[in-house]
Amino acid sequence: MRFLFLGAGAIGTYVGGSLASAGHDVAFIEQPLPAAEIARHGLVVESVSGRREVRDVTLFTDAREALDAGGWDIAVFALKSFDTAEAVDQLVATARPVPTILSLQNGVDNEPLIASRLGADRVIAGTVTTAIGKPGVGHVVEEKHRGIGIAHGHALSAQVADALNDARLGARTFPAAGPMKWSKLLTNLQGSATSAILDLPVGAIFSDKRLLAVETASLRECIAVMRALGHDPVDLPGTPVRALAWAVERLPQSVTRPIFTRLLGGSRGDKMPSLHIDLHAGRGRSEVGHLHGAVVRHGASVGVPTPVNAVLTSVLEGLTLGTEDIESFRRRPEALLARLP
Ligand SMILES: NC(=O)C1=CN([C@@H]2O[C@H](COP(=O)(O)OP(=O)(O)OC[C@H]3O[C@@H](n4cnc5c(N)ncnc54)[C@H](OP(=O)(O)O)[C@@H]3O)[C@@H](O)[C@H]2O)C=CC1
Ligand SMILES: CC(C)(CO)C(=O)C(=O)O
Repeated sequence: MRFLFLGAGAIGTYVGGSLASAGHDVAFIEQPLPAAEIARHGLVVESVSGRREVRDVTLFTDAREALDAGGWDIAVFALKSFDTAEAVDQLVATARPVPTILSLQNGVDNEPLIASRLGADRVIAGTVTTAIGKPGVGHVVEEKHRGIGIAHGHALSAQVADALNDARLGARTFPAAGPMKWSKLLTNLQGSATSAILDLPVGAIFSDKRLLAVETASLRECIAVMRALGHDPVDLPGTPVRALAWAVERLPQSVTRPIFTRLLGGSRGDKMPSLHIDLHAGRGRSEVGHLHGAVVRHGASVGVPTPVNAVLTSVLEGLTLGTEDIESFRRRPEALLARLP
């Protein structure tokens, strides 16, 4: 198959590099500097399949040039959710036919946004549960191998999953996008905003009773919202989401604390949550509004209160924009607890 990736970051390099080394035709649209570096040095993918150097990829820095090259079966959104709207605008502005889009992004609102601009039959929902670290431009390390979910409902869904499996990426298909994407969202919330706000590793969050209570409340809000929307949790590749939801909803924290500390503390391998990486790299942008913030927005639409996710979203957005002071929260759980209901 011919894949055009938007973004050669962690996910783009990992999935695109793996597909290229399995013999698929892969190109990327990226910013000029990383594109030039990748064109010079190629991609390096370190995974359970070993270390692969991949040179046989094409780099574009402009959407029109990429679409003029033509013949793409799939365009893959491998960018942060805060870049989705602009990326769709760039594709539409070329006035060229846009291929079907596969979103591998976290968050639950990317596919609806893409569908609203291009049509529901132009988008495939995907989700990556493997954790990928990016030590350098075009260089990725698989921190925890799990797999990729692809939703049925598009004529190309099965073919895309087969291609990902050719590349040993552990793809599985799912009957519906909603439960798959919301189940991934639930796993993304774990220790994510709290770790970023407090500059603490996830293990330290789960071993602190007070912070475990915050995590439990945040996850319970998400489960209540997804159930109100009609999405029951489903297990994802390498990720027992139903057991997680059951434990969060039913078990007392004295029981969940040792389990969560052991299992969730290391669920991203050595990788810190993306919300932590983006805040502390000073990126000035955060996906929190698309993760915890999505729980709040969808909660409002179905009448489910989400006060904990609302505070986590607003504090982390404030830290990202510089309207909150990072030092006043760094390793100070009591500062965050004082803001929470
Ligand atoms: N890393 C991981 O382990 C996992 C990540 N995800 C999700 O996958 C998505 C991508 O994450 P990740 O790969 O880590 O992010 P990265 O920041 O590593 O990569 C995104 C890349 O896309 C580039 N980009 C931004 N806008 C455009 C555009 N319009 N056209 C082409 N390229 C563009 C960015 O450039 P610039 O930096 O210059 O903006 C950046 O290089 C996110 O939604 C994330 O939550 C899901 C599962 C696991
Ligand atoms: C690593 C993983 C799969 C865990 O939620 C992830 O989605 C991320 O860090 O963005």
